Amino acid sequence: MTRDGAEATVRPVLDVRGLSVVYDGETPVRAVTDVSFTVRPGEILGLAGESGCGKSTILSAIAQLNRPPARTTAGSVLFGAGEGPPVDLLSLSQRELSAIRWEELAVVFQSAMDALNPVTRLSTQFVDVLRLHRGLSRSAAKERAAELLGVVGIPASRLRSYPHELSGGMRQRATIALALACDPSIVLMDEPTTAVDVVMQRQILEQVTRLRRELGFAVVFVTHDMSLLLEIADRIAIMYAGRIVEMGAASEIYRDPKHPYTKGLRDSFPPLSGPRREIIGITGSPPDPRRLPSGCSFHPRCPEKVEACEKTRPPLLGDERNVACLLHSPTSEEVVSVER
Ligand SMILES: Nc1ncnc2c1ncn2[C@@H]1O[C@H](COP(=O)(O)OP(=O)(O)OP(=O)(O)O)[C@@H](O)[C@H]1O
Repeated sequence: MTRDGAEATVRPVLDVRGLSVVYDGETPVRAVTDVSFTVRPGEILGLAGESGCGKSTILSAIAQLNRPPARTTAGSVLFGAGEGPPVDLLSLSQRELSAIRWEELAVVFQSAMDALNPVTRLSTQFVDVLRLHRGLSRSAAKERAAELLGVVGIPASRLRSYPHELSGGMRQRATIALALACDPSIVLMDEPTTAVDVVMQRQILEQVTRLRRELGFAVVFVTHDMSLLLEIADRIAIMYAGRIVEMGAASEIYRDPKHPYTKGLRDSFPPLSGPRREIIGITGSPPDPRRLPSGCSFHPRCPEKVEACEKTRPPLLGDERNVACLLHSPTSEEVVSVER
């Protein structure tokens, strides 16, 4: 197949380029800086990193759900699920976006209660979405709602329940079912399993991966828990202080992490399965995004730093596997010339 042909068949459903977001204030918070990644149809991309590294801010910026003081200062978010040319989500009005949000791009928040209306029965919430966005009749919408709940293992009798009458795990699964109601091309998931216990977490993740296989949607999955991502993600992007520092196939990132931060993060979590490993972790804490260190932001905590790390910020280099670390750049002179 020609290069063009190959590219045509794997056109990304999401192509984030140079995205930067600040939280305005006396000293602006540079929450996300120059972040680029693509998500292919049906792929699960995991975003991992410690608390505060900018994972949630990226998802809100993609879905245009961030509100002041958050401000997207640069970049584009090309969304290309349909036949026509991709659209830049950042250039759309809120009205244009709200149609896309349900029908093409769905969001599952950290807390299920944010997405479900606490004073409305599940059936009403599903029926409203299906009637508005899919044009179904009331009875067809009810039937589809029962099917959708069945898909995530919730009996149809629960349609009559209010959200607070469900367990945490059931609420979270109902939220996922609601997100899938309009058969979106991509689902943005922000720590969808933090509020549930480990057994339920595993069940929910199994359902997400199974549904992805059956329905073919792509997922951007945000979590600080790298061992969890290794179980479900095809590719992983590791974030530190608002930037992606390493990105590649999940299995490669786990087997052979290149960036010292990725190594530390991997060794901070026990594997969900497989042999037990000593948990080593990373000393210190992430920097204040109002006052980022010079050079590589990770250098004050890096066990492998060299002198140049304090002065030169390494760009994210590579093709299938990307790393932003001087130790993995050709030479520091070349790094400087790439940055210009
Ligand atoms: N409304 C806000 N005003 C000012 N700064 C904010 C605001 N919301 C988030 N931030 C800052 O932006 C940075 C990125 O936050 P974000 O929530 O995106 O990180 P995260 O990686 O998703 O963290 P967590 O895992 O804790 O959710 C953090 O330093 C955070 O303190």
